[in-house]
Amino acid sequence: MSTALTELLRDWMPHQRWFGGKGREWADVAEEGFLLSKTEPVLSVHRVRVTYTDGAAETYLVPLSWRGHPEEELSSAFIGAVPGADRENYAYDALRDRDATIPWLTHLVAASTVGPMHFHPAGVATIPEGVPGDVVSTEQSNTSLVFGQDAILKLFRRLEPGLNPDVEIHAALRRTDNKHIAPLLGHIEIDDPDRGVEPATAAMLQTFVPNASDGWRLATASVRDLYAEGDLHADEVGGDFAADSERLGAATAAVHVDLAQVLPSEPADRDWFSATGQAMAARLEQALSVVPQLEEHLGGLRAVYAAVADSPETVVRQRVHGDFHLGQVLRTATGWVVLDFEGEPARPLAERRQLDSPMRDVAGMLRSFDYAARHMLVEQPEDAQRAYRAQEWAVRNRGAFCTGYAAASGMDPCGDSPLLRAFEADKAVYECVYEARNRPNWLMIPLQSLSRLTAEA
Ligand SMILES: Nc1ncnc2c1ncn2[C@@H]1O[C@H](COP(=O)(O)OP(=O)(O)O)[C@@H](O)[C@H]1O
Ligand SMILES: O=P(O)(O)O[C@H]1O[C@H](CO)[C@@H](O[C@H]2O[C@H](CO)[C@@H](O)[C@H](O)[C@H]2O)[C@H](O)[C@H]1O
Repeated sequence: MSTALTELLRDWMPHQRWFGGKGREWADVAEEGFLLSKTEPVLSVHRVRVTYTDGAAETYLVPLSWRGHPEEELSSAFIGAVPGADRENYAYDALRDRDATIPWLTHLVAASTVGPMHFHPAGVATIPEGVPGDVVSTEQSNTSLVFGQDAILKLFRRLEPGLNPDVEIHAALRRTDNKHIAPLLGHIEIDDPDRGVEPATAAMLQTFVPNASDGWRLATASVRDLYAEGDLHADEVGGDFAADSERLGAATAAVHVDLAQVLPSEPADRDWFSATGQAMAARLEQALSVVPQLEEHLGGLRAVYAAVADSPETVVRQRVHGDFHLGQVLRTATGWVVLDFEGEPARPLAERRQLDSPMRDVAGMLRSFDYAARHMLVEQPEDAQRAYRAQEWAVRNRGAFCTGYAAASGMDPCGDSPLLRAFEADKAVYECVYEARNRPNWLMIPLQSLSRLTAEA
């Protein structure tokens, strides 16, 4: 293990968007690496284990490219220099070094095993070879590379033993003719150094959806149009989003229906309702230590969660998306495509693979409408007129989404349901933690929603 390298990673990783341990103090860091390509630029892949002062530990996947000389045009990807036997070695973020991105698909085409890494092509379509990949600018919890207009490779940054739900669900949906997903082209696994533990999923390759816009971009453009027209209502301005929201509701229902068919599903019993409310209450307690502002909502939130136990509806438990929001859907000329079935990145993998209510996804998208409507108020928190308009936009698109969902599934998800309200509140608590760690000036969005969600209870 190179101490110089771990010191570099200690400085660099906390500033990366994909790093989930922001705000936590590091007690220790250890790394283990192997070579994926030996020709310049050398490509190495590292499993970096970060232990925090509270005793918890996380393992991250960090690919590095190495150059014998500093490369001016790669300066934004430069991580640092590590002394070698007879010269300095210059380390770069390998996913931002185009020449170093080629081996990923070469190994997938060859179905190689390199050290602990296993490459599994899905065998259903041609994987492009010999082309470099460009990193997707809307980088979130993971890092994705687009290869031409054909394929997109997502590197899962936080490694956990077991098949990632993104791969599992995309593979299962291939058995349907669902039109709302991008087909799986392959995946990559990495063995765990501990014997007897399942390999972790390191990456997923899927078909790239060209000429598409993500839902967040489209929805926020619509909100901007509304703000620009002080006197007109959401249904009167040019960029009304309601028809898209309705189609998105229908696409969401179609995905849920197919998931229930190809993966396990069962009716939820009363114990599930109680356990779900209790799990939400437990998550709230944990969130308090990160977001002390949640204190003022404690009473209201506990009441919302307690009401889940007596929620009257019938619920089917099945596999769901788990982290559904406008940034996870792409609109093409023909309809919506749903991405990223990984679940909430902060939850343990076993939890993300559990059967759940599809209402969790509905709540996620409703929260996202709220975000889209209000994100510009972050800059103008006192603008009462815009706040009113934001609420109007959110209500309109929420209604349209539920209309589309009901038409496609036969079940209106948005009646007055204690379960739905609790899912929305639980998501807002998750968002508070996410924002406190990643975008503190956005924290006001979920906090203000909590005032509304608990007041309505
Ligand atoms: N199959 C695809 N086709 C086109 N763009 C995609 C595809 N998959 C992902 N993207 C783009 O990459 C972004 C990040 O992908 P996502 O799977 O949501 O990763 P993360 O887990 O980091 O959130 C998406 O918001 C979208 O813009
Ligand atoms: O990286 P992921 O796509 O897995 O999602 C994480 O990041 C999202 C932010 O980019 C975060 O979503 C939150 O912000 C969105 C607007 O940027 C908003 O539409 C969502 O409703 C809100 O939850 C997501 O929670 C987080 O897991």
